[in-house]
Amino acid sequence: MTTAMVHAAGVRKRFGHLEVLNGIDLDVAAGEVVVVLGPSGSGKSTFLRCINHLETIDGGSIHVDGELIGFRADGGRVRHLRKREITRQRREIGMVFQQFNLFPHLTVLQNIVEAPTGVRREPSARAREHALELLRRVGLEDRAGAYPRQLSGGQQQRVAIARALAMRPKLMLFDEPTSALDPELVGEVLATMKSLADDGLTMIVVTHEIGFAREVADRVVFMDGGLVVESGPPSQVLENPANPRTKAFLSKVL
Ligand SMILES: Nc1ncnc2c1ncn2[C@@H]1O[C@H](COP(=O)(O)OP(=O)(O)OP(=O)(O)O)[C@@H](O)[C@H]1O
Repeated sequence: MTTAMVHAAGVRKRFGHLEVLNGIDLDVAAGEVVVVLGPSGSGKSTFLRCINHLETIDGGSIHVDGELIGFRADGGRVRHLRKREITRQRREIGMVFQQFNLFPHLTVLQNIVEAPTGVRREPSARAREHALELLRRVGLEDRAGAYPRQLSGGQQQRVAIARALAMRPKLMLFDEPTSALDPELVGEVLATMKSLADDGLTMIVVTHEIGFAREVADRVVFMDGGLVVESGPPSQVLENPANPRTKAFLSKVL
């Protein structure tokens, strides 16, 4: 039996009295690209943040590559992991946000090597070599010495992707990675993400870019009210949705 890269079962999350995730079940296979669609407030970002342990879940469980995120079994009881353990788990999951989150005082290359050398204690020559390879992969090898302010938004987001990849993650989470970009810069970031998908990276992408979902996703998941209400191949979910809520959402965005 192959282990799913992500196995989410009955995931619940609330903020105060607001129930945001109401029992999310989702499996993502290794190498699979899953695009998550859904109306604003349906819990898409919160779910990604729970996978990466930026939020602690209130119920259910999330396994990444067979490992329970945030908790451990201890004599029949489930206990929270210590901070050091959580940091270790989080290193294996790359996340790219809407905002680029680059250090403005560091060059592109320094931004990329900062985490592997600082957090993972990777030798600097090796981290540098890997960073240059990643810059080639995102098409920015000639901008290694530039500062973030000297780059366009699209270029900065491609650096943010390279920075996440520098930790050699098993899984990449993208939370609306193109929403903050001018429309003419969206395509270059989506093309970079497509090339990562073609390389076999496991990706969960929250986006409103239906074209990306259609062309690149192996599966489209539709969330509403903190639940997965529909999941299937893009051709089925986008062209012939079974659930009326998916249908209503798509009729507004397509
Ligand atoms: N830290 C928080 N504290 C309180 N409420 C929160 C917090 N984070 C999210 N929420 C609320 O949880 C709900 C779901 O938010 P979330 O960002 O996960 O939705 P989303 O589907 O990603 O929406 P969007 O497409 O607008 O980004 C919203 O009502 C939001 O206001």
